[in-house]
Amino acid sequence: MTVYQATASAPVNIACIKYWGKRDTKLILPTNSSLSVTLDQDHLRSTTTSRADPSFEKDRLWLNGEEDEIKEGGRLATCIKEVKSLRRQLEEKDASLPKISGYPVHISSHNNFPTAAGLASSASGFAALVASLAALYQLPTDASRLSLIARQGSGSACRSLFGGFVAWQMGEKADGSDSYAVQVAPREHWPDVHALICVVNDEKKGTSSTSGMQRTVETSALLQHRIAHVVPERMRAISDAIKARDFDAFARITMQDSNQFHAVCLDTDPPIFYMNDVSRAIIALIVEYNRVALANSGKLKAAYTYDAGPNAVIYAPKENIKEIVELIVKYFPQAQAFKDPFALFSGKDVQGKVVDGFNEAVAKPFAVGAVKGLIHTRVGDGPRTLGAEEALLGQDGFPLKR
Ligand SMILES: Nc1ncnc2c1ncn2[C@@H]1O[C@H](COP(=O)(O)OP(=O)(O)OP(=O)(O)O)[C@@H](O)[C@H]1O
Ligand SMILES: C[C@@](O)(CCOP(=O)(O)OP(=O)(O)O)CC(=O)O
Repeated sequence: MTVYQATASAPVNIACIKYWGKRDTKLILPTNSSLSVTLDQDHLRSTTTSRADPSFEKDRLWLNGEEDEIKEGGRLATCIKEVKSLRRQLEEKDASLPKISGYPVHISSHNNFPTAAGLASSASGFAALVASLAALYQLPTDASRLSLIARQGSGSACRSLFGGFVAWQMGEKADGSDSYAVQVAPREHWPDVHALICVVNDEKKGTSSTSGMQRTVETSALLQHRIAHVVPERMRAISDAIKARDFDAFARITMQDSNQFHAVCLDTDPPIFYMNDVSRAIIALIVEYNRVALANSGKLKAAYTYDAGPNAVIYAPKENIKEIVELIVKYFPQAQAFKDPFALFSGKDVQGKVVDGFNEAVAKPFAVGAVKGLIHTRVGDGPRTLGAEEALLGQDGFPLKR
């Protein structure tokens, strides 16, 4: 008997222009456009296997081995229903296709990093879900079309359907058909963009993005200013910076937009605080590092950005990452050795240090563990379809123990 099964992986993305606010909470339509960098799946990824089988009782999903309920009318159910409906349309047009759209599906997914900790697991998770179902159903659709579906799982997920530098165009239509992701540039255009993630907290966060942004929409006057007068110009300017590989402009806009996102959180009633003292100390270090760089070369060398949590993501050209790791380690001693995927330190331990001219008084050193870990990665590609050897479902159609 034929087994209808497919496995796909999808990357995390971290926004430079932040999505924060919905104009339609069911369809997940945003109040502003956003833009992100897709990170390399070799380091952070969600992997998902989907199988359609007439013997299954109902649609079921396991996340990291634990069953996650697929609530009727919920985000998971919507994504699965939408992909099945695309398959049904194909089957109606081509009678030779096996009629699998009516079969229940079993889905098993795994994140190789902490879930729901502000490391954008919902983005890679829903992108991998949609990519694996699209592979299962052999949908000939393009990534922008699939991004319309992933968007309904989690807004930021629509951007993980592409590699490289990706914009989510907010669209105008009430049905959401023009609210999808497009690629601004592939990773090959600017592979020199690297990222250092400083994991400050990898536990489930207090205020979810979904509820936090809704409160901001309802109460923040600053958000209205941001939507109308700030984001449209920034979207243009950062797209130009990416096309021109202008890191200085890219960094400036990225930091401004992270700051404004956290400002609208503070402007929310009651206020929302995602950054903590560690996050703010990392900002102070990057600001000082850039001050020295500006004095020496007239150009910025790094950009920080924070999502709905205290973890920092620092974007920088590859050649600066070594200095940045040394800087962070100087103020945030590490319990574990730095995993050095790009062999910046040639197997040697990292010694904390600052660049010449750096004012060490801008932050005080923290105790071991304030920054729990450092992940060095870079701009990456879009979802990948994987071979049967990577499957997360066993022959019986239930999750494999891995
Ligand atoms: N691999 C996956 N497959 C399906 N759903 C997933 C997957 N990973 C995460 N999710 C869903 O996303 C939720 C976590 O999203 P949440 O927005 O709370 O955290 P986050 O994505 O880590 O943070 P943020 O989006 O603010 O950066 C999970 O509870 C789960 O419902
Ligand atoms: C701060 C952000 O990371 C917010 C992400 O919000 P989500 O996409 O997690 O929200 P929902 O659409 O409600 O699932 C900014 C961004 O990724 O653009």
